[in-house]
Amino acid sequence: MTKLSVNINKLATLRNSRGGNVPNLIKATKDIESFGAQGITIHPRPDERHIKYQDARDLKAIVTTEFNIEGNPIQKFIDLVLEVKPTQVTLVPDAEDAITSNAGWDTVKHKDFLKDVITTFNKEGIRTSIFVDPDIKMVKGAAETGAHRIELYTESFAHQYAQGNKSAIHNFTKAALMAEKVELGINAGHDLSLENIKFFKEQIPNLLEVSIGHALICESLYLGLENVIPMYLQRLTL
Ligand SMILES: CC(=O)[C@@H](O)[C@H](O)COP(=O)(O)O
Ligand SMILES: NCC(=O)COP(=O)(O)O
Repeated sequence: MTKLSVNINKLATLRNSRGGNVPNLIKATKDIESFGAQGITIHPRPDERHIKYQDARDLKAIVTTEFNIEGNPIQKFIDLVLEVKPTQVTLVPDAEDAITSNAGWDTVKHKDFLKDVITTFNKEGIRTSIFVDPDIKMVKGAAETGAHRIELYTESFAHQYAQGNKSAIHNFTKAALMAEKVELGINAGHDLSLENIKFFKEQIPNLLEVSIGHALICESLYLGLENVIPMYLQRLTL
């Protein structure tokens, strides 16, 4: 079964644009779960331009599905995750000035650092995942850090698929097979959408979770969250 974790960063971006509490993230999260989402993802960034650190604390009290916190493990982020104790933490190597995530970890170069951080979270019983490009070397490196899962960075697949190039999936399939071999669970995310999710799911064995935000919220402007979430669930059920 592949779980759908809804990334609510975009709702926080909308809220912050007026400085008040509309839309209300707590209500929206409860609604998203009631529409069928099996997880909630947030990606607090150091400038708190969308999800604020306090949102993570407030959400922990009400999320009843899987709570996934993504981010670059700077000390402030590590402290937040240890305080909130989500179901899962996903380590993402974002530069501070990046508009959005734009690369996976070099798990070979940063192996010692990742191992330290992963050990800290594993000791607290928090499931750990490392954001990686679909590269066999990076998947093997992730396994050596002691992480439970990888999250495949799907931007290249989504971009190529939109151009009609389905062969972009091949590196992902190879990476997923390697992950299975080294006993890593497989998550995926970035630019997944109603258009591309079915094909991705069909081609990736043992996909445990997808985290989807940008496209899902944009699609919901036309179709409504209560319709879009079941549409994803249907595409994720083969
Ligand atoms: C790791 C990843 O791909 C997502 O978390 C994505 O980066 C969302 O972050 P933004 O909402 O800041 O674009
Ligand atoms: N980990 C990916 C994620 O949470 C959502 O990415 P996107 O759908 O906003 O591109």
